[in-house]
Amino acid sequence: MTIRLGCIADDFTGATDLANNLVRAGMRVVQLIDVPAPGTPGPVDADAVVIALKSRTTPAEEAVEVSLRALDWLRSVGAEQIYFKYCSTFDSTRDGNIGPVTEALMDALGTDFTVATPAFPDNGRTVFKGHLFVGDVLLSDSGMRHHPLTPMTDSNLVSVLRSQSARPVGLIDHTAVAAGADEVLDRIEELRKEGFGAAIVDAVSNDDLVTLGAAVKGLPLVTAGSGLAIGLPANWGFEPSRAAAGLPEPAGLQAVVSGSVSTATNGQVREFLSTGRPAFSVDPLRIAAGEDVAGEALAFAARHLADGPVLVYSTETPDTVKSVQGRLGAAEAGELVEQTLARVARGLVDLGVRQLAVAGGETSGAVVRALGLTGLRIGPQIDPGVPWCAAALPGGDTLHITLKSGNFGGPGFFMDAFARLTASGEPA
Ligand SMILES: Nc1ncnc2c1ncn2[C@@H]1O[C@H](COP(=O)(O)OP(=O)(O)OP(=O)(O)O)[C@@H](O)[C@H]1O
Ligand SMILES: O=C(O)[C@@H](O)C(=O)CO
Repeated sequence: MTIRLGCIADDFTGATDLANNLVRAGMRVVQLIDVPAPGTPGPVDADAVVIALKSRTTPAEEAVEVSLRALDWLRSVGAEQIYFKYCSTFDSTRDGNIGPVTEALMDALGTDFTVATPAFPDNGRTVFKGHLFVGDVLLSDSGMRHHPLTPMTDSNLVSVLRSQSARPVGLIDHTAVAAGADEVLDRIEELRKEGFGAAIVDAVSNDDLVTLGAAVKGLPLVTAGSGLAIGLPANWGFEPSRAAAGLPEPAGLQAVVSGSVSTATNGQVREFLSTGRPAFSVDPLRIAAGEDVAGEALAFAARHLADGPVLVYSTETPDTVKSVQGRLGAAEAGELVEQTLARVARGLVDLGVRQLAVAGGETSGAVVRALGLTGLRIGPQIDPGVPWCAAALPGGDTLHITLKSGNFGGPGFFMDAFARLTASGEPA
């Protein structure tokens, strides 16, 4: 078995998003949680491996270190091309981590040029003249300007990536992309000769991503959101297929854990609450005061789980989150909530939950680690970028789990997700 594509994703929801697009484009994909120990053999039945990291918001040196370890392992199992996956909203801290990780991977691979595009048109992320749009508005006018850990206030990705990189960053604009893969290749050669190390690439449609996919066939490293995954598998002759999306029959109780504070998740939580279904709100200030909020959430869930999905959420509007951060500190509040929700998720599984929806990338990282999951099998798509997955719990049971990126999914996502799992034999 040859591993064609080795992928390094900077968060857990992003990893399933990428794996989902690769599966839909015909590859067999294995998603691993964290970096396997050196010497661990590669999976036998996979064309692509996605390593899920939690490196988006860590200090840049830590993100670089873990990404290089992931690269070493992927190369040790023979990956032919490396894909560094970041967020479709280019989520960055002040120090990176997209630029530093990209440059470290380039150095390790001995390559002098790569591309960068977070475009994911199926989810409304488009890049034009180097500017990122989220739906109809610029990134800096979207809900991302209020993000608790990675607020994005500059839509010009060339300048964002320049501020994080030692190498010059250029642009391959839509005129080149619209002219086809050969024109993009010419532009890459031009930029390379002029001493650029990377280029933001415009893409406003899936066709643009297919063009870009063909053009970057020979690059050792590509960097992107999940959108570019639409265009890469064809380079090895893969064709879109649904064959890889089968999962075991779902069983057990259903629950949702939401630590995302994104605009879309706020709408989804409101929608869930409007159905009158049981929901428990996690208050960071009470956790900070030493109250056993996780214990209360689990006692609440234990009373209601038999009647259908229960929601445990810390999701709040930007103003409320800001005020909590003002009192506890942003990183401290985030960590407290993540650890509490991770404990809740573990307790829910102990109560018999075997179908779990988790909202938020950082939250998903904390939950998946707390549950001791080591790998995910990718199943049917619920909404663009969000598949159901199956994982083996340490005791051997199967857990169906979906990791929803903050801004993905329709308003009824939480209820739709369980319906979709039940009907998973049908086309997505
Ligand atoms: N009520 C709250 N007050 C302060 N911080 C919170 C609150 N609820 C959640 N958080 C923290 O905010 C962060 C949200 O990040 P997370 O990645 O989980 O969601 P997201 O950013 O909406 O999703 P994604 O990264 O997938 O777009 C987490 O660190 C979480 O613990
Ligand atoms: O690309 C995206 O938007 C998502 O996969 C993600 O990374 C959100 O955390």
